[in-house]
Amino acid sequence: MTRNVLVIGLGLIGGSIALSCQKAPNTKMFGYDVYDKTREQASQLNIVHEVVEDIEEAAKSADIIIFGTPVNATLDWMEKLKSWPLKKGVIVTDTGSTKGMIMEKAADLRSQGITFIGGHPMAGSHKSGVQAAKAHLFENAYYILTPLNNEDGAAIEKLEDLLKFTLARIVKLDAHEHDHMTAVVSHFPHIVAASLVHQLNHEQQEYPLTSMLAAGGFRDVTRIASSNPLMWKDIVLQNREELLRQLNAWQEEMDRVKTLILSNNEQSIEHYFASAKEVRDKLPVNTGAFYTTYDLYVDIPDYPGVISEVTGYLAEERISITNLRVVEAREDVFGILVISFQNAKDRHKAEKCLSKRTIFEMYQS
Ligand SMILES: NC(=O)c1ccc[n+]([C@@H]2O[C@H](COP(=O)([O-])OP(=O)(O)OC[C@H]3O[C@@H](n4cnc5c(N)ncnc54)[C@H](O)[C@@H]3O)[C@@H](O)[C@H]2O)c1
Ligand SMILES: O=C(O)C(=O)C[C@]1(C(=O)O)C=C[C@@H](O)C=C1
Repeated sequence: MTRNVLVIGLGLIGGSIALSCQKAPNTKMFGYDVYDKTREQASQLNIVHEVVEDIEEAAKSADIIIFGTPVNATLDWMEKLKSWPLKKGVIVTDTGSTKGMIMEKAADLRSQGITFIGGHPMAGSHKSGVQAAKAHLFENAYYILTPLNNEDGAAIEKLEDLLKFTLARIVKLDAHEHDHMTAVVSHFPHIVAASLVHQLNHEQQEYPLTSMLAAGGFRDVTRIASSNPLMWKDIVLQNREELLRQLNAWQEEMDRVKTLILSNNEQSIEHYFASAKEVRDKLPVNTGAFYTTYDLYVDIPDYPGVISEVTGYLAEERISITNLRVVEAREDVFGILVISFQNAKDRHKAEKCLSKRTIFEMYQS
């Protein structure tokens, strides 16, 4: 029997889930987006097997419904679902970055006989929209599920049986714990990144050259400030309490830093950076925890053709790369070439290959 899956919201996340789940056997992926243009593009890019115009009609025959919408739009759709004639046993899930308010609404749906299991893939990008969707976006990333208490185990298994095609690692969490932890490692950092960019912008009024000096450090730390503002507006509104707590903790931390600087104490200042470095260096990078790429940093000199030389060596040894970028690019000097691989094995092979054939320094993040 065919499993019908309807994805509502065909942007970066909904589109990526739809692409990866197209690989599931006996599964027909349907997709809907509120924008005509996105539906058209989704159709051209074969994001789903069939793009639908009438969402309520498509929902009628769906076995699984997945929301890939911004979190406030998801709440609106969840309210509408209550009055739709859905298939018995349908499983509804979402992909939203917040879970508390969505799971409160899920309890409401449960009282109407609708099973809603919260979901949140912990991988993404500052890019948005259907054109940024990729089938392998979630490979090795954690994919959090937040079922309600006493959720039917068979329903969770049915959902996992589909989501396994994302190649993510599924873990279950309580919705409030989820919102606390993601505030720390995802939501609050987005606020810090945006605020640093605002700070630069204010400085620019008086020192217009400042932005030209923004090299690798500033770019690395503020990349996520280029994320979708509408999506982050919704996240902030839904995770307000946790964010206010993080903001207070940050203000206390900044007070500690201020005291440290005022102290002029060399040892304490060095210790501040050293202890942060120790914690940062021990983060479980590339074991699936919040990271999905395997990056190799190659310190390349500036001569014509150097990038094709490096990629040529990798191609000769049939090592495939998933992404390529140069960071710390300055006007007259080349920076660090960052090559991304699909897995640790490929990165290791690449490092071996390049250390044999070049004298370029290499390191992993
Ligand atoms: N971007 C990330 O890194 C990331 C990672 C994990 C989870 N998420 C979550 O995934 C969800 C989608 O984010 P995204 O990055 O794919 O955003 P996106 O902007 O790329 O995609 C959202 C899509 O939803 C559509 N949409 C908006 N309102 C709609 C509505 N009312 N009905 C139907 N479609 C609607 C938009 O047209 C767009 O195509 C959000 O809830 C976000 O919190 C994002
Ligand atoms: O990589 C990025 O650009 C992201 O911001 C992805 C990111 C994050 O790591 O904070 C953003 C929101 C999510 O809900 C999950 C992942």
